[in-house]
Amino acid sequence: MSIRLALAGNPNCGKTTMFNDLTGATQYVGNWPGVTVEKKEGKFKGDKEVLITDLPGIYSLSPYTLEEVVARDYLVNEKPQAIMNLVDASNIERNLYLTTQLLEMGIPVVIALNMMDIVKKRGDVIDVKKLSQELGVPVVETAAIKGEGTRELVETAKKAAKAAKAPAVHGFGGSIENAVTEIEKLIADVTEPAQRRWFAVKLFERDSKVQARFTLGKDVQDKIEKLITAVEEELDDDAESIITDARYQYIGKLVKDCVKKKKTGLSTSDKIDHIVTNRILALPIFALIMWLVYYVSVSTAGGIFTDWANDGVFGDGWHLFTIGAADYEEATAEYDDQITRRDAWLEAADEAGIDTSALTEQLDAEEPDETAIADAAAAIEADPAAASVVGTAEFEDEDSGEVTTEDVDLATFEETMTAAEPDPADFGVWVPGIPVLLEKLFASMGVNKDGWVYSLVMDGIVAGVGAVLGFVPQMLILFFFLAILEDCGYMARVAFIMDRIFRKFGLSGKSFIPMLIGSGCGVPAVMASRTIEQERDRRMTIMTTCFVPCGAKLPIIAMFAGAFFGGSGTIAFSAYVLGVLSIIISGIMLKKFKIFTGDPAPFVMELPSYHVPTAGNVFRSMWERGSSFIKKAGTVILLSTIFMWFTLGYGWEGGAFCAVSDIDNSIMARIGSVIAPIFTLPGFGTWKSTVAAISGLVAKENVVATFGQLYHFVGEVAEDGSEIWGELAADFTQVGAYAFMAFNLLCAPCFAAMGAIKREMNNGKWTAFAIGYMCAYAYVVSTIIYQIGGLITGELTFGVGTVVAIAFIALIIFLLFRKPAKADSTEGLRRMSVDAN
Ligand SMILES: Nc1nc2c(ncn2[C@@H]2O[C@H](COP(=O)(O)OP(=O)(O)OP(=O)(O)O)[C@@H](O)[C@H]2O)c(=O)[nH]1
Ligand SMILES: [Mg+2]
Repeated sequence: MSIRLALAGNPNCGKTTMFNDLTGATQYVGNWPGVTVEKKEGKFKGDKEVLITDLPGIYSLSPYTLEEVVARDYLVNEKPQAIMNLVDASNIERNLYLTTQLLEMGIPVVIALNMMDIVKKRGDVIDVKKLSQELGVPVVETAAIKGEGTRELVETAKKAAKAAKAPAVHGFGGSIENAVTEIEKLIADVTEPAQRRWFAVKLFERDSKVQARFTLGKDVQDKIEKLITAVEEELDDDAESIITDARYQYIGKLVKDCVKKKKTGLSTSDKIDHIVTNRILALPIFALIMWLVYYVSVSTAGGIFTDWANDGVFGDGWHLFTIGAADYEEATAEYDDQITRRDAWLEAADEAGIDTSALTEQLDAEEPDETAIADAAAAIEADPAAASVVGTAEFEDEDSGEVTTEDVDLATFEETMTAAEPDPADFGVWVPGIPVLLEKLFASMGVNKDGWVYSLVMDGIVAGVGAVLGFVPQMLILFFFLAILEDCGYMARVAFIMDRIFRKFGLSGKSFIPMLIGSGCGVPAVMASRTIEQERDRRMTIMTTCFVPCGAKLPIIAMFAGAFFGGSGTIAFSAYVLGVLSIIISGIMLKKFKIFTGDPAPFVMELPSYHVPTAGNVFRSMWERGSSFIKKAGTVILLSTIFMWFTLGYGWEGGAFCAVSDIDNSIMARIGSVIAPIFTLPGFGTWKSTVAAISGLVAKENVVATFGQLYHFVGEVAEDGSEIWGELAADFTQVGAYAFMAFNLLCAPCFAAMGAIKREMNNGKWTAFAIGYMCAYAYVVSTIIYQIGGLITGELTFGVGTVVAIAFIALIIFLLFRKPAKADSTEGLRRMSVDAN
């Protein structure tokens, strides 16, 4: 017989850390409340018969948020055999509030005093024996992060489960206790003895979900109501607060008896918070940190790795551990100088009336003929006029920009003709790139270079999936930094800082948590909106969260930053700012509509204490996010690239369906051309960019993959990433590129995220509205960027587009500043009857 144990406790007390330790799972752990929003089940490593469920963190068993409902429904309906109640011992008073409720549920409880490492470090002392005696349940000291006491906890819980003895109920005393006992009697017929106490207390609190659970007769209902009102009148408070007070009084006494706190001044955590949550400095500090993160991940370290991945692994090849790279570079520079001298002399010779065309033609040829070159050169050298020709070669110093000139005579020219282009493979340890290896493999297998197999692999898969995988290093670095910021506790502060700003336009700082998760992936981000109590704020958060660039959008940003802005980290950072600004602007605009008006709920997120991020957590989080990206590359993106390869490579030419020689005749080109005109205003009305943007709906990485394929088809030789960037740069201007990037970042997210939106909205109309809003907003913003930006840079002249852009700006300003609609009474204030499924 298997034993089912549940992990319950306050948010951020370490339940998931414990769960991972016990089951070997790799569930997401973050240092802020509200990480887990759905229950997760796993088998205990030490005993496969023990099933452990990780529940979302909750402060109480009231029915106001989705997590509370998820956790509570599980405990009431599925009745685990024992509850392992994790208590953050460093914050024991508040954590015990939930404990007092759990003890009433009629399920055996074992308390785990977690975070004991922090308590000990602080010098506080908790009398565990006494606590256990007063509460009437076993208490185990643990430090989940170090795996201390966790096994003992399970063993104790197993014993408690086998004994199946409900904890002794602690009385509220006085008239409250009398009323609750009376209610217990009234519902004796419809409840099991074990759960009776809990239901009675909930009915006393007028919990609507519990009320709805029973079909009590009118007279019973009246009797209960009478009991409640009597107590309310006596104590001059509402029933719910009466119970809360009673619980805290009990806890106050308990803590006085069992906990000895060491008196200390400001803790380090408080001192840091003084600075990072400072009214004036908080935002600049946050902006600086995020800029640094993007700068390092996209420009410097990330850039180096991405160049390596794009040009090396998915290009010609690379020098292992950069051995020989410097020598190769030197040799290449020398070779380039020789070419400059050669061309300078040839130019002078041409001016002197010597026919150099035969040679230059050969030198520029796609596949130059060695002997033809030698013959042509010999012919030129034999010309009597050649001896007196002197060319002038110009060299620019890369660092100083200083230009030096050098005379080139016939002898030097002859020398340049013998110079051979250095082969990187001759220097150090050369590792050929994947395309080169595949080419060799195909050659050895005798695969036809013009056949479809070769084309599918090289033009389709390598060009598409390779273009995406090239960005993995950058993403891993970004995820690494984000994981550190999350785990140390800083991100929870940012939610607090953001609350001050968000409140001004009607959202609470709670909406920041989904945004934060959204920087990794939109799917969990949309799900994280569950921590928001108010339905309208929750909907608004779902609608705007995907504006934050998720990991999959990073390659798009990195590609455009690389191709158009010299790999600028500032551009990458600006994409992040654009996302946050869009949330703020949308917040203000939407709040003016009747369905969204009203004040946000007060922000009551507790700030976790800072701690040094654990390597395990950081790397797990980095790997979890990164690997899902790699998995996607191997599945969805692979399939899409194959689809794209087919629709780009085949079409109608000369009246027949065949493999096309001109990509403009492909199936995709035809489809794209039909849709493309829509995107003329935002400046990317070509079928290629249209197709790329649409392919992003499947997965955002596809935008890059599709560009990889589109431009790969154009060239004849295998091209590396940066050559694609060159081609790309020829097709867009900087302004156009930025507008296109903005559109892709802001428009409807990928299918997976759209699915999450549909699940969380649980309503077709709202889903359509959310996705429609994102697309419309993206279109408006990219049009403004392109039209107005183009006007400023002089690319565009004043025309219809400008007028439309100005109209768009006027519309946004109107929506931002118009008078808000009046709120509908209290409708939507609290999500009392949410359905957790
Ligand atoms: N010092 C210390 N930190 C811990 C301990 N257990 C967990 N943590 C840290 O506390 C933070 C929260 O851990 P989680 O496991 O995500 O907490 P949770 O209870 O699942 O949180 P929610 O899912 O939000 O309810 C993480 O940063 C952990 O590394 C512990 O015993 N000692
Ligand atoms: Mg958790």
